Amino acid sequence: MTEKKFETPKQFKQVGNDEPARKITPDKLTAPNWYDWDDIKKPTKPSDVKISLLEGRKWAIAELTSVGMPKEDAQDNVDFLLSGALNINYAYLRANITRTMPTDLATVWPQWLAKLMNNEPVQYILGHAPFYGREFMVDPRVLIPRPETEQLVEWILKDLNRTTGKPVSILDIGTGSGAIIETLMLENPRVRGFAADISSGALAVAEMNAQRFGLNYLHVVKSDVYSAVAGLEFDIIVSNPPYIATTDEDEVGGNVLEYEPHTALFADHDGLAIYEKIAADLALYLSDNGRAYFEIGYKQGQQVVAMMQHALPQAEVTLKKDFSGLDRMVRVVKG
Ligand SMILES: C[S@@+](CC[C@H](N)C(=O)[O-])C[C@H]1O[C@@H](n2cnc3c(N)ncnc32)[C@H](O)[C@@H]1O
Repeated sequence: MTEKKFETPKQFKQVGNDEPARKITPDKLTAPNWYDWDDIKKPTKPSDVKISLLEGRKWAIAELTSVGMPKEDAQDNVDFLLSGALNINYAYLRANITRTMPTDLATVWPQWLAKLMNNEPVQYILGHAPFYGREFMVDPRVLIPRPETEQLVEWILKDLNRTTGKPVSILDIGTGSGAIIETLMLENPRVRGFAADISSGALAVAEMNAQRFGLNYLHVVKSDVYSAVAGLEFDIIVSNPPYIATTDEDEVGGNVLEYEPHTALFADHDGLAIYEKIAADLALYLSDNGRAYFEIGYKQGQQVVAMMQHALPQAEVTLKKDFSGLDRMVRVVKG
């Protein structure tokens, strides 16, 4: 695994307990004396303001706490934004905090700050999110890849490294940004990847990421589960499908619900609908001795295990916990 550029992102933080007034625009910010307000209203005009990273950070934290964000969350979000924009890690940011903010960042800083105050996820503001040591482009057409999913990738890679030799075909159902399949291809050159998603918007993002990483040979297909891969067999099928029950909407943090695509979050039948569809034809699409890996909701372990065991009675089905000790992954080894 390549070195992580960023520390664990502080994702999906709620802005305080009280919802801030919606749609804060930059001109609602408290005017710091170093900004020309005409610059702020015209974000495309390069700012000639000279502001240090420290001043920009302090201002942002003060604004965020003024709308009810706990100070620690404000610091985390601002540091994530600064280090992500400058492509440096937190330690380097701290060591260089008194330096002048680059002009292009100073130009957009008030706009970004307003977006943060509107509870927009930092990864969408930046346009990229870290996953397994690389930056994946993200926008509201795709789910922001989560650290739990890195653990699923880790599990697949460990198993792959125990086998040698021939190419391995992998189908990623519900690829989103492409984070899972593209990481597998980048980490193991034997992987031949198929990225499937029902959302054209998500596929466009997966394709952009594939191009950035030079993965010209990734097959990107618009597919309702298996619909576009009929007749093919795969050595590995992996999926992190939408798994939140529509009735559990209340459990989802505010900015997730507001900003992330609902096709990536919610599924019928208590959140199990896509696992059911995958399980129904798993025997058909998985090659002999093939394996399937799923990310699951923490309450779905027993149900998904039973479903997969029913679909493939000879298979060895394993449930695994995430770093928080919650049921999070299922592996099916076809017998
Ligand atoms: C939870 S997101 C996972 C995204 C990415 N794989 C990741 O782990 O970050 C689920 C994805 O499944 C896609 N999806 C939802 N229903 C689908 C279906 N019936 N067939 C294929 N993809 C589907 C959504 O568009 C979304 O991109």
